[in-house]
Amino acid sequence: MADAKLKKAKVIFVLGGPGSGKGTQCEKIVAKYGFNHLSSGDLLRAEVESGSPRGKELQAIMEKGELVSLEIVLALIKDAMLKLVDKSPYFLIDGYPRELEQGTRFEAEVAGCHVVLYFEVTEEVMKQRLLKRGETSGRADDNEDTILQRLRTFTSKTEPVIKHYADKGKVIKVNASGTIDEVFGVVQQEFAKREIK
Ligand SMILES: Nc1nc2c(ncn2[C@@H]2O[C@H](COP(=O)(O)OP(=O)(O)OP(=O)(O)O)[C@@H](O)[C@H]2O)c(=O)[nH]1
Ligand SMILES: Nc1ccn([C@@H]2O[C@H](COP(=O)(O)OP(=O)(O)O)[C@@H](O)[C@H]2O)c(=O)n1
Ligand SMILES: [Mg+2]
Repeated sequence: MADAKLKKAKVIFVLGGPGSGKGTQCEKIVAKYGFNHLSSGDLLRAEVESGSPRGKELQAIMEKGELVSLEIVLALIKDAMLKLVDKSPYFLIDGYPRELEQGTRFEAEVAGCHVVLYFEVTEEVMKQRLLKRGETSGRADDNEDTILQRLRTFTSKTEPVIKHYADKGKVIKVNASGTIDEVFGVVQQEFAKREIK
């Protein structure tokens, strides 16, 4: 059930393929605007780190580049949102929804979607960025095989989500192939147009 405390939440879903720069841009947005930032991937990795039996299951799915069950991610995000809602009404929900049902369930049980911030970049660029990140990230999924599977999962499951929200006029599409500061410049212009501040 939707929680009354989350009624005032303004939710920005941050989407883009693996390595498109969601996490990087979210950090810049947080620094300038003070919004709350929740990365569904980070929440899942924290659960894996905890070493719980559930964490072990999650790890296996993430190493295959597949999607973990909707119930788990949704519960993690909702709990985290309840703890933050007094800080700022704006929430950057990074890496979620990854499939249509994640979006509809979130909107029914947590809060409505204000806009979707979509970082668009070619697969080749995403792959190169992730291989580079993999040299130091320690992320089990930053290897060539898993990257290819993550790209496939993005195309088959997440692109339809972007189309769904685009049809509702809710998508801010940003070309994410430039430098970090160029991309952030565009984000700021787009936020200004929509009075997101
Ligand atoms: N050139 C360039 N590199 C970027 C940009 N944004 C991110 N990167 C690099 O690309 C890599 C991936 O960026 P992340 O922010 O981790 O991407 P993400 O979309 O959160 O990726 P996942 O967590 O795998 O979903 C990092 O090594 C960044 O340094 C950008 O705008 N331009
Ligand atoms: N909403 C989500 C977010 C992440 N995940 C899992 O967590 C992994 C890492 O997510 P992430 O957002 O950090 O990274 P990318 O897959 O976007 O590169 C994904 O490949 C999925 O296995 C998921 O199943 N559902
Ligand atoms: Mg990320």
